[in-house]
Amino acid sequence: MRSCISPLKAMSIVSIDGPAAFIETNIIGTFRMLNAALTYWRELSEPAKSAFRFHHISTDEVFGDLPFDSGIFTEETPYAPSSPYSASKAASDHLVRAWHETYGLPVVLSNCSNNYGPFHFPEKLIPLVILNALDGKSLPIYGTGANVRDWLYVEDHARALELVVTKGKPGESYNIGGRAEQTNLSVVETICDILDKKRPRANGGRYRDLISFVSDRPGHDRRYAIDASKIERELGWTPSETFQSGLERTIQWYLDNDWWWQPIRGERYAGERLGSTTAKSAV
Ligand SMILES: Cc1cn([C@H]2C[C@H](O)[C@@H](COP(=O)(O)OP(=O)(O)O[C@H]3O[C@H](C)C(=O)[C@H](O)[C@H]3O)O2)c(=O)[nH]c1=O
Repeated sequence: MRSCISPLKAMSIVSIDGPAAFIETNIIGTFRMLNAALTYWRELSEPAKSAFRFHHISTDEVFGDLPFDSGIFTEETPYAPSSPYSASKAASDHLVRAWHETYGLPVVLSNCSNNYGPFHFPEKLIPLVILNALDGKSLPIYGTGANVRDWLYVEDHARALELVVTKGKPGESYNIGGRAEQTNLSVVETICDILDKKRPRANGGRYRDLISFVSDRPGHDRRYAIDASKIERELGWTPSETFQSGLERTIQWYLDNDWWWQPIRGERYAGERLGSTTAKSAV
């Protein structure tokens, strides 16, 4: 049995408001986790030591901005983070590698693309659009909706994480993505079209009528795209959902589970815009 520590991405919001929180959580937090793991690992028996893994789960945002028409992130792509959030994630990746090189801690890293699926907090694009649509509210698209993200169904990600922690090589990192590049506009339109079939609007209109284009997010990276061939080749992982099938499952889950999201939308977060602060007012 392998013992492991797997700190998941601790903060979900790619906000430009309050970067201090990212520094505290992603950099100082990772430093503390690494120190605690090292102390624990040093006291293990030799067999338990070699079975131990510190699995650091990071993001494709550390690689920065891709042009619309070319390029893909591999494990060798140089880091070029654009936002305070992604810079703090990049710093945490570097710390984890340094604890491996300097102290011998057996670490593995993974960098994933945008996740989606059940229980996704409704500040993120896909659940926000599903729930706003069901409420008849506007569906906000930043800029022109041309930005591209590479979507990964959460259960496919979970299977990949298990493989990385059980079969990944210490010191190595693995890119995980669903081979599902979509413009944001296409994501929102596909959600609308699925909802038109599953839950037609009471007024006879189409959900696409609710789309509204709003001001862009500052420093909004144009495109992310993951080359997942290393994890496919070395660990035998492939995504089992296409974007269409994963989205159908996700939408059905939100339709069937209002007990989960109703209290969140009613009491904690009603869908207001986050992270639109200008860079000057952020710190
Ligand atoms: C909430 C919202 C988002 N968007 C755009 C912004 C992005 O281009 C895309 C996805 O945004 P979302 O906020 O869902 O996720 P990201 O900002 O890309 O960040 C997520 O994926 C990465 C990999 C992580 O590393 C983050 O931890 C994770 O939260 O839709 C809109 O156009 N309108 C909206 O109302």
